[in-house]
Amino acid sequence: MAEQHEERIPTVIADELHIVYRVHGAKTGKGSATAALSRILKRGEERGVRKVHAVKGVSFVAYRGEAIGLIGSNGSGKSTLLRAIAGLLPAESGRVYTNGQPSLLGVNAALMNDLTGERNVILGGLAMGMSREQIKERYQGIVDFSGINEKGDFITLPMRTYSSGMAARLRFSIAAAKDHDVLMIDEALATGDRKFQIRSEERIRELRKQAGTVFLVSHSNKSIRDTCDRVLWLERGELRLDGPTEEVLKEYEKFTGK
Ligand SMILES: Nc1ncnc2c1ncn2[C@@H]1O[C@H](COP(=O)(O)OP(=O)(O)OP(=O)(O)O)[C@@H](O)[C@H]1O
Repeated sequence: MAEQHEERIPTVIADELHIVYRVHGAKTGKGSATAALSRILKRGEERGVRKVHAVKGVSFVAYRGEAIGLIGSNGSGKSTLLRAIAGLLPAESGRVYTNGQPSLLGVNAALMNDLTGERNVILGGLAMGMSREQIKERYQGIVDFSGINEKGDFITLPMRTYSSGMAARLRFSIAAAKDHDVLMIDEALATGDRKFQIRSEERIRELRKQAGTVFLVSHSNKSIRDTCDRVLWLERGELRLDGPTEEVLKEYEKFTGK
């Protein structure tokens, strides 16, 4: 094969991936003790187990340096696909191969509500595999990036006193402080205010330059346009389109009537 450009390095390969959730007790409905008992007695017959086929035969290859948007209607399988790439959900059939450690924003940095923002920055950093030294070096940067302290000394208060937007900003800031092989962001940008969104979009562009791959799930076509050069469009668990952002969004906007 003649090589014209620099070599493209695959980071994530999904090969005919199927993900099925099993919901136990979905048919028996009632929450009474007798209903629970009868469920236990019926166990093994797979009675009352409903299957939700959330991802259906999805295949794609993601490369280093790409920022890939995941779009689609509610319940189309975007979050499920990300969780499967992160290794949090088993495949029913097919496979996901990853080169490097995928980090799903908000899961790897498992933050604790009763601890202060300060403690969470340290724990979140450790959970992502940063050393204490690295965390110390980057601590102020993380706090500044999150903007948590812009309206007072909130970083020394427990996380439960934060608004959902503030908590999401802190999670993003912790996750973004590390260079990732594969960083997956689920709707994170939608929660912050516009100023924070612009900052995070900038950071996503930087992360891409550092040769990682970024996946972004968003219902904001603007965020997708501003950050991604490629888009996967899922609908009812199937991959409808995979291509350059503008091409896919044009079709998606026709579909949604926007
Ligand atoms: N824990 C679960 N157990 C059973 N079914 C689930 C579970 N999580 C999601 N599903 C189902 O899987 C399908 C895909 O859901 P998913 O959350 O991946 O969609 P999504 O595209 O991320 O949606 P949204 O845009 O609303 O966030 C839906 O039908 C949903 O009901």
